Amino acid sequence: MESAGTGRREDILTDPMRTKGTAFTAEERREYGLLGLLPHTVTTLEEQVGRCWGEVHRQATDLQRYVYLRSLQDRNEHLFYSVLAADVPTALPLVYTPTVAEGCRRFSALWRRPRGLYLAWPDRAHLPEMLRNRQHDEVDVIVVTDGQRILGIGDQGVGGMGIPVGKLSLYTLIGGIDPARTLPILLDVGTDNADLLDDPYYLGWRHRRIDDEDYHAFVEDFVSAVEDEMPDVLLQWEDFATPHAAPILARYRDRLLTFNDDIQGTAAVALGALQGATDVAGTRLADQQVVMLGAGSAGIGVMEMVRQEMVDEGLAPDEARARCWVVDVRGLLTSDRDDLSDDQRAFAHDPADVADWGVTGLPSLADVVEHLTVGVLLGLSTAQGAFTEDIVRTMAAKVDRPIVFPLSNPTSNAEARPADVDEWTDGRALIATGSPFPPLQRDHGEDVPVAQCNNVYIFPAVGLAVTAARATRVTDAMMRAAARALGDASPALSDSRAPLLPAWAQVRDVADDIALAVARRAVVDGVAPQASDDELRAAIRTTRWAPGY
Ligand SMILES: NC(=O)c1ccc[n+]([C@@H]2O[C@H](COP(=O)([O-])OP(=O)(O)OC[C@H]3O[C@@H](n4cnc5c(N)ncnc54)[C@H](O)[C@@H]3O)[C@@H](O)[C@H]2O)c1
Ligand SMILES: O=C(O)C[C@H](O)C(=O)O
Ligand SMILES: [Mg+2]
Repeated sequence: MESAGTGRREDILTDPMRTKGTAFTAEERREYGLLGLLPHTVTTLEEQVGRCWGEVHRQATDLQRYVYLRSLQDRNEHLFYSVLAADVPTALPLVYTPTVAEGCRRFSALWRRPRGLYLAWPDRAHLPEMLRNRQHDEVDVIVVTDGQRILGIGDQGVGGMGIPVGKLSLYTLIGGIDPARTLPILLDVGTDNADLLDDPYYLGWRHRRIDDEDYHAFVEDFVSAVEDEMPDVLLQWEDFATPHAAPILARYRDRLLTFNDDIQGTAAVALGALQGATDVAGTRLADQQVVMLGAGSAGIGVMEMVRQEMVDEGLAPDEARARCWVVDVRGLLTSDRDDLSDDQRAFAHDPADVADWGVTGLPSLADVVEHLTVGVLLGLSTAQGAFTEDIVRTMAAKVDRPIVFPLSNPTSNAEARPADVDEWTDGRALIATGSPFPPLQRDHGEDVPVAQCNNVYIFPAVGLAVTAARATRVTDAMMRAAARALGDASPALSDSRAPLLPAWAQVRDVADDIALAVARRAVVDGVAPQASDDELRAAIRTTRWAPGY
C-alpha cells in the first residue's frame, strides 16, 4: 500500500483504500495518532485473512456471507481482496454468481453504504455534476447497468447495482484493475417489477420504466457526460434487457472504448470452452449442427461468434448459417416469423429447411434434436430444466461426445444440472455451465470439476488489456483473440477428462495470457499505440494492482 499519508487520523483509520485495521504497527499507531483507537495486538495481513475466513464460514447462509464480504470491502479493500485471493473458488460464488442474485433481490433491505453512482432519471439535468461526484477521480473501468435484466431473474430496478459492484470486484481480483480506479454505475430509469414498486422500503425511483424515446435520450446524455468526464475509460454495459442491449452497443462501439459483456464477453467464453470441447470430441465446430436455446442478446451474441468461427474454419457464410439453429420461447427462428429483430433474423431458417419434419407450427427444441444430428447444444434461455432427459438422450444417441452447455444464470435458471446430463449420457457429455455446480462424481472416486463457462473468464482480462495497451476501442477481433487465448488454456487439450476451462486457481495467470492476446490484437487493429510483445507484457505487469499493506 502506498504511504498512509498525512491525513487526519480518522481518515487513515476509516478510508477503505488506506486502512490496515488492526495491522497498523505500533510505530504507525503513534505516527498517525491512532494510539488507543485499536485493540493492543498488532496482527499481520495473513492473520486478518484467516480471521475473516473464519467469520465467512461461521455465517449461516451464503447471503450472509455475501453481506459480510461486501461490508468488509466497504471497510478495508486491501483486506477484502487478500481474502478473496486466498481462496478464489470459494469466494467467487459468494461475491458473484449465484449469490449476487440474492444480493440484488434484497438490495434495498440490505443497504449499508454508498458505493458507485446512482444516476436517476429525475436528476437527469445534473448528469455531469453527478459524474464529478464520483469517489475517485481517475477511472479505468465503469460497469453500468439499468437493472432491467439481472442474470435470469429479470427487472431488479436499483437492486441491479449488485451486478456492477460484483463484476468490478472481479476486474480487480482477476484482472488486477486498481479498485480505486473502478466505478459501478446504476442508471435508475424506474422499474416494471410490481413487487418492488409495492415495497415500502424500495430505494430506487418508484416509477415505471420510462419510454424508449426518453430512455435512449438519457443513455445518450450519460454517454456524452462520460466522454467529457472520463474520455479514456472502458465502459462496460451489463445486464441490459435484450431490446436495448444490442442497439446501445451498435450505437456506441465505434464512438468510445466500450463493450457489452453479456453479448461479447459471453460469446468469447463460450467459444473458448467450445475449443476445448471440440478438441476432446475430435471434431470442429464447422462439422456440427449447433443449437442454441434462447434468442436474447446473450444467445444471439454467442451464435454470431460461433458462425464467424465456422467461416474461419472454411465454411462459406451461408453454409455456416445453415448449421446454426436458434430456438426461443415460441420455437425455432424461421424467416416467416414477424417477431424477430434483425440480429435474430440473421439466424432464421427458411421454413422449407424443416418442411419435411412434419411438424405443425414452429419446431420445438425437441423437434430440432429429433430431426438433426446435433453435436452442440447451448442454453441461454433462462428456462430452468429445458434440456430434458428426452432431449439430451435423443441428442446423445446420435453423437459420441455430445457437447451440452446449460449457460443460464443463476443456478436455478440452468437448462439442466450437470449430474443429470452426465447420467443421461453415461458420462459421454462434455459439459459447461454458467453458474457453479458441484463436481461430477466418478465410480473410481475421482471427482471431475464442471467448467463454469461464465464471462468472468473474459471481462477482467479485457479490462486489463485495454488499460495496459491504452486501447481506444474494443473490436470483434479483440474479443475473438480473448476466446482463442482462453481456449488455448483449456486443460482438456492435454487431458480429455479434465474440465473444459482452467481452474480458478489459475485464472489470474490465464487473464495475463488473454490480456496479452487482446492487447496485441488492439495494436494490429490500430486501436492502440504500437508496442512490442515485451512492451505489452511489461505494461500488463505494471497495470496489475495487488492487495497488500
Ligand atoms: N454464462 C454466462 O456467462 C452468461 C452470460 C450472459 C447471460 N447469461 C444468461 O443468459 C440468460 C439469457 O440472457 P439474455 O439477456 O439473452 O435474456 P433474454 O431474456 O433477453 O433472452 C431469453 C431468451 O430465451 C427465450 N426463452 C425464454 N424462455 C424459454 C423457454 N421456456 N424455452 C425456450 N426459450 C425460452 C426467450 O424467448 C429469449 O429469446 C440469463 O439467464 C443470463 O443469466 C449467462
Ligand atoms: O453475471 C454472470 O454471472 C454472467 C452474465 O453476465 C449473466 O448476466 O448471467
Ligand atoms: Mg450479465
